[in-house]
Amino acid sequence: MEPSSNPTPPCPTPWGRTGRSRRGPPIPHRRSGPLLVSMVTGGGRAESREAGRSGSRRPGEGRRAGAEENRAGRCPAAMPSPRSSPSRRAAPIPSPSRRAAPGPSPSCAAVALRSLLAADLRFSRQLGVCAGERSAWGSARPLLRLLEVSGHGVPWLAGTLYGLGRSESPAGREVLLNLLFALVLDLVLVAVVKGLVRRRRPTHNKMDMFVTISVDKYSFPSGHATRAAMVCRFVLHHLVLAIPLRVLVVLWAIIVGISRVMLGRHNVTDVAFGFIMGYMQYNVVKYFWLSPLSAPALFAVWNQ
Ligand SMILES: CC(C)=CCC/C(C)=C/CC/C(C)=C/COP(=O)(O)O
Repeated sequence: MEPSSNPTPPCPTPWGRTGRSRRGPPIPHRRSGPLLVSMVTGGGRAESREAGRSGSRRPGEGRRAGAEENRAGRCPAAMPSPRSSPSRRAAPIPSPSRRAAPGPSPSCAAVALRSLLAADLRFSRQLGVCAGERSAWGSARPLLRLLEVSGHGVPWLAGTLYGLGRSESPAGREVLLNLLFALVLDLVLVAVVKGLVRRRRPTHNKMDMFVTISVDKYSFPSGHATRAAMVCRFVLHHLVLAIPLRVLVVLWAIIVGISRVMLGRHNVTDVAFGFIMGYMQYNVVKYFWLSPLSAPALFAVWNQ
């Protein structure tokens, strides 16, 4: 059977370079991570296209976006890349039995996810009205940056530790100790997911955030959204507050989430997933609730 009868789908596909090269046999696409991760990070591809269309790239972004596009899935015939370098193309064609299998054709789920990500990028860019001082609502940026600090890990950790040091009631200490556990758990889980997914922050984001750690160059999920949702649930469960204050706590969490997109820090899906993740993290905290019964040693230390 001749190679021309190979049923490889025409490129590009959602997985990238699975199509035919100009000269050689179909080049199989080797994905470097799980399908979900690969598809979610595909956002970078749509993002770079988006940036190109809007014509508002900053210096150096063109190269970055181009490299992303190249990596993510342009047709090898249309865009030279290390895989389609002359030396690779000139390699002897192996016997039919050793020829690579054709790449997978795009599933409905992949196509739907890609469309969702493209819409997400477009919508998030439109909502990023405070992404810079000269943006449409640039004058509101300092206010939103204040909100950013209100949902940041450092003030929450510092405040909880301070409260623990000052608290004189065993019940108060128990709640604060669990809040500390919740905040640390949140930092760890968000760092793990960010490190796995590695979705870049929107290209219109200005990286001028208050204290970051290395994984904070990635945007999925929003750490502010996870923290806001988790702390909101925590506070509503463990503090006795009047209704207006309870409403205020919920509003704060929602506004912190929305402000992430307005500041250009995140896409909408980063924040939406962050809210869901933070909401569920509270279930973990509840499940592993630390008490003098479940963690006597810990409480012995704090009750001294
Ligand atoms: C003790 C210790 C390791 C503290 C780290 C606190 C810290 C730097 C947290 C990072 C908070 C942050 C910048 C999260 C990113 O939020 P996004 O909403 O931009 O994802």
